[in-house]
Amino acid sequence: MSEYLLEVKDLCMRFGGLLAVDSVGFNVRPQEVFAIIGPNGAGKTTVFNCISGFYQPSGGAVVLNGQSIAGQSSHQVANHGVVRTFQNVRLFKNMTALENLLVAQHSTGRVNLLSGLFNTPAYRRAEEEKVENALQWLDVMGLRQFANREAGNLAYGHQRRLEIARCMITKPRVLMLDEPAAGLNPQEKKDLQQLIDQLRTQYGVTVLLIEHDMGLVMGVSERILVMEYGKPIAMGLPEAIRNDERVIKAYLGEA
Ligand SMILES: Nc1ncnc2c1ncn2[C@@H]1O[C@H](COP(=O)(O)OP(=O)(O)OP(=O)(O)O)[C@@H](O)[C@H]1O
Repeated sequence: MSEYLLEVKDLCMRFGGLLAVDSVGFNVRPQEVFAIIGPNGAGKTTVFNCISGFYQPSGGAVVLNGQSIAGQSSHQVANHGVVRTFQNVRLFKNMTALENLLVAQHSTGRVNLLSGLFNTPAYRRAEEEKVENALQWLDVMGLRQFANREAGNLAYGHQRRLEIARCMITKPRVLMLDEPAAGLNPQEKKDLQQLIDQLRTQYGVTVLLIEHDMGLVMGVSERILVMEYGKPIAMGLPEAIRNDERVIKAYLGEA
């Protein structure tokens, strides 16, 4: 058995004449925080879309715990425990924070439709557990006081945390965060860094991160992959990436 939870091999994604992802490969260990960085348009989100089943890759393999998941639907991939957030928050804005977390658990129940129709004790217990679970996650995120507020009326930083809670409540193995610090203030970014650490250590989740905020990336990641024009140009520890000439050139452009 491989020491890696997630293996991405030779991944390619073509849009007409554009090779948006060109032979990208990396492996992620259990409970690792692995970041993908690179200039705008480098292909980072496309890699996420290929892993999470939103795109069918043009080539390559995505292997989770020894099992191929490339080409599966986003729903199937999520059922394997690979879940994601989006660059633009996607919540049910007219539902409350609590309701968003209840909806997220719809497929995790073991109680069937009939017991729901007859409102059996087992069904009621399962429903109570979902509410408990949701409230616990609101606590973890510091959002308990907003449980009954419509998600669309929460502050932006709170919406981002609620979106992470919505992923975590499904007990994922891999949590993919696409620019989670975008739009956050400095304090919220610090809190986010702590939260990512906590999710990894306390809940054992493996984190795949796309982020432009270098303070957060350097502070939270164990390893970093750098992409430019669809290709991987460097991979390594934060310290090595920070000093890598190709990376500096990719970000600053040639003089
Ligand atoms: N569905 C699509 N159809 C056509 N081209 C696409 C599609 N999705 C992405 N692209 C193109 O692929 C390239 C990589 O885009 P991608 O969004 O993956 O970059 P990124 O590194 O995530 O950028 P950013 O940091 O700005 O989010 C871009 O040139 C983009 O225009």
